[in-house]
Amino acid sequence: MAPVPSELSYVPASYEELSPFHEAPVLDQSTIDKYPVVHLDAIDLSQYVEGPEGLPARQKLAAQLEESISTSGFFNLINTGYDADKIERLKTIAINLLNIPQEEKMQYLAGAITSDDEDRTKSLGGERGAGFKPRGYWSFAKGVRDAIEHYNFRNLLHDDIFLSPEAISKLPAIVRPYVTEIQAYYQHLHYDVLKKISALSDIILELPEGTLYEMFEVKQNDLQNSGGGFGRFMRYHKMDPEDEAKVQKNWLRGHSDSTTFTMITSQPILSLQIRDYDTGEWKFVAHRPNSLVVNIGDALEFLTGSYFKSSIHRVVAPPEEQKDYTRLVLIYFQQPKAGTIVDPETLNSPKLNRLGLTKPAEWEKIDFFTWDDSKGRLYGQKAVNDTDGDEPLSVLLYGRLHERWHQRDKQEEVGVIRDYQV
Ligand SMILES: O=C(O)CCC(=O)C(=O)O
Ligand SMILES: [Fe+2]
Repeated sequence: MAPVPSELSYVPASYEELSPFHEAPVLDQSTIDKYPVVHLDAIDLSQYVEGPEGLPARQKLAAQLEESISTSGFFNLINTGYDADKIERLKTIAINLLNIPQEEKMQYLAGAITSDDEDRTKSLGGERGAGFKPRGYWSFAKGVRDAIEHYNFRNLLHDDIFLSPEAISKLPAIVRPYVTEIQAYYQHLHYDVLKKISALSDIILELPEGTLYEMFEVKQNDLQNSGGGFGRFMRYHKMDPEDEAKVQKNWLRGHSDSTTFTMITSQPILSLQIRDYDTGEWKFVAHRPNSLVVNIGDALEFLTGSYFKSSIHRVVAPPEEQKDYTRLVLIYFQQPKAGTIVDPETLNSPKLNRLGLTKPAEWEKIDFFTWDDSKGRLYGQKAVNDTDGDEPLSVLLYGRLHERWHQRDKQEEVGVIRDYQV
């Protein structure tokens, strides 16, 4: 018999009774200076002005954004119009959700089973499904498994679905009182922040403002024909020291996101690294309080003929000073409509055409769903991860490298598995 859902465990009666989340202290500058660190450019959304009279202000922001989006594909967003206090509340809710007893978590799994060997025709899997991805779901190199837990929320933009009694009954009890609060944050990121960043991207691409955002439009109750994505509360546990040494301190293996824009709460633990798109050098992302770290994913790289960069990034063990604190991030992975064809012909941007960034002949015409689904099946798989270094085996999917460890013009030099069957 299926276990009775989570009323089994203690649920605090009010927010005040939740255990607070303790964020790590910010490192001294002298400590930070010991590491290779990149200070991301900050796009200040308070400078974004709507309407025809705001165009010069938007053009200025777009010029600033173009610099980072076309080089590292990473930037910070500040003054996003969401209260810092509300985000702090969400972190407390998140850590309490991620601290419920293990047996209760097992009733709310994102995937069908607890390892990444599962049959993805039956489930979206732990990366993308709604619910918990337990520790050890992913298989990294040398038999080592991950020590990360996350909880994904899907359908956040569809009130009748997300807030339906049925959907709420499928959430762990501890989080049920806070669903509208969680939803409000992600809806702000979608309907406000994403809309602005999309319009700035249109300006960069010399397209009418609103073009890119069409692929993120939401048709209520129609998941198939809506843009959106999923929210994630992600918490990193310390790894077993022997395991950590075997995987060169990689807590989350280097990857690029399959999606369009990813928005992550910046947090003080020095551990997120970006691999320089051109040189391959790894650098830590500096913390900027009250900001979002935003990165470009593969779908947007494909849509822009690789003008916007989907850089490889990873999370490594923190410095000694921060090792006893919990790393917690709130993430929004933004996805276009499932049927969006992910190549530059979709946008037909005058700028990209002028730069010669048209669809490479070897790219098969595929839609977002196909890309996201095929790549999602590969992430934690032993078949690609069991290598000596931190780099997985490169697989060619629909004429595209499944991860951008190597730039397109270097494909021939590296061992790429062609015709991989996912
Ligand atoms: O934890 C982070 O800062 C990044 C997580 C990440 O890259 C991912 O979940 O795709
Ligand atoms: Fe990522």
